[in-house]
Amino acid sequence: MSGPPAFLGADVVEKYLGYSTLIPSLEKALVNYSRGKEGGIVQPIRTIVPVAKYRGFLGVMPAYSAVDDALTTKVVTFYETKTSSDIPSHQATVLLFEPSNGTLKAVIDGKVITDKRTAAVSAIATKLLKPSPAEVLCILGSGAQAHSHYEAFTQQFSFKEVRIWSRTRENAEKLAKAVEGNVRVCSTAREAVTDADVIITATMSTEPVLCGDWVKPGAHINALGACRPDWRELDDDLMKTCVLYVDTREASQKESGDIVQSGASIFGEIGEILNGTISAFPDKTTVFKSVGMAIEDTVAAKLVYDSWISKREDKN
Ligand SMILES: NC(=O)C1=CN([C@@H]2O[C@H](COP(=O)(O)OP(=O)(O)OC[C@H]3O[C@@H](n4cnc5c(N)ncnc54)[C@H](O)[C@@H]3O)[C@@H](O)[C@H]2O)C=CC1
Ligand SMILES: O=C(O)C1=NCCCC1
Repeated sequence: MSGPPAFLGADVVEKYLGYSTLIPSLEKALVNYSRGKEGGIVQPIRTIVPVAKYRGFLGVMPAYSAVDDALTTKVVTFYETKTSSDIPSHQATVLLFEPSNGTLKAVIDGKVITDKRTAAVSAIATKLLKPSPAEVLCILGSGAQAHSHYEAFTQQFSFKEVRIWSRTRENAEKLAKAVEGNVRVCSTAREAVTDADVIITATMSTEPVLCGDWVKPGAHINALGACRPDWRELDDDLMKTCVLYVDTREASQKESGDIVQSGASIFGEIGEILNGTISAFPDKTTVFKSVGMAIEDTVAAKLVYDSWISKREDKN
């Protein structure tokens, strides 16, 4: 008989999930995903249950990777309006199973996993698509994803200037203070974006916050919000003039309001650049539109669990 599942909280995930191991593992998973059946990844489009009364959603995100021999499902909730500043808009739990017999091995905090793996995937896209030189980073939004993206991007790249804009200036100032970095808080999104080389849109907006005519030609944009078909972050002009990359063609065509409503054509998946089947165009204006993939949670959860187990065994 196996014992009860382990419970790994946010502190354990923080301790064991670093970008230096997460990024290469996610690169492999993106390649395998974009290889289709041959890549050994099973990842159905997530199920989303609207909780309309409270403007919330519950998502169920299962995935299996044969190469990693890892089986998980994430259950994530996200709410448009926060009821309290203590409760994050996004909360998640990842269940990690033993693939050979279906036993539940661990219940793992999924909030930190979601924040870090999303930022790590944006960093992977940015490495491939950013212009050279890339000196100015701009972040629109000041929530959890803005924070994790700041951390990942300042670790992975050396920008000369970082700008943050948020709808509520006070929140942008709070983020700037929390990260203790050299950050310029901007009063408007347009001011923040002007002449930026890399732009991150990390908002819960349902209307465009970024317009094509503000963007420097050749800039790279990571757009990670607007994961509902009726939500937007980018305007039609930007969507239709950029070279558009996605994490998953299948889900983004269904879930991304920026894609569904603009009718923009997808050039390809990030995993296809990594596996050499399509080109990266760092000299052109590029958008990486992510909606988030269950397999990213699988890979991250396995990394956390394996490190936690091996440290525990060292102690015994
Ligand atoms: N692509 C992916 O893999 C993932 C995407 N997301 C998405 O990323 C976005 C950010 O998520 P979190 O940082 O966790 O949320 P959060 O609630 O911590 O932060 C949201 C930010 O958006 C801003 N905001 C809200 N409404 C706005 C509006 N109308 N205009 C401008 N700014 C507005 C808030 O002021 C805040 O700065 C969300 O849309 C979320 O669903 C989240 C997880 C994974
Ligand atoms: O990938 C995820 O996890 C999420 N993506 C979009 C919004 C909710 C969480």
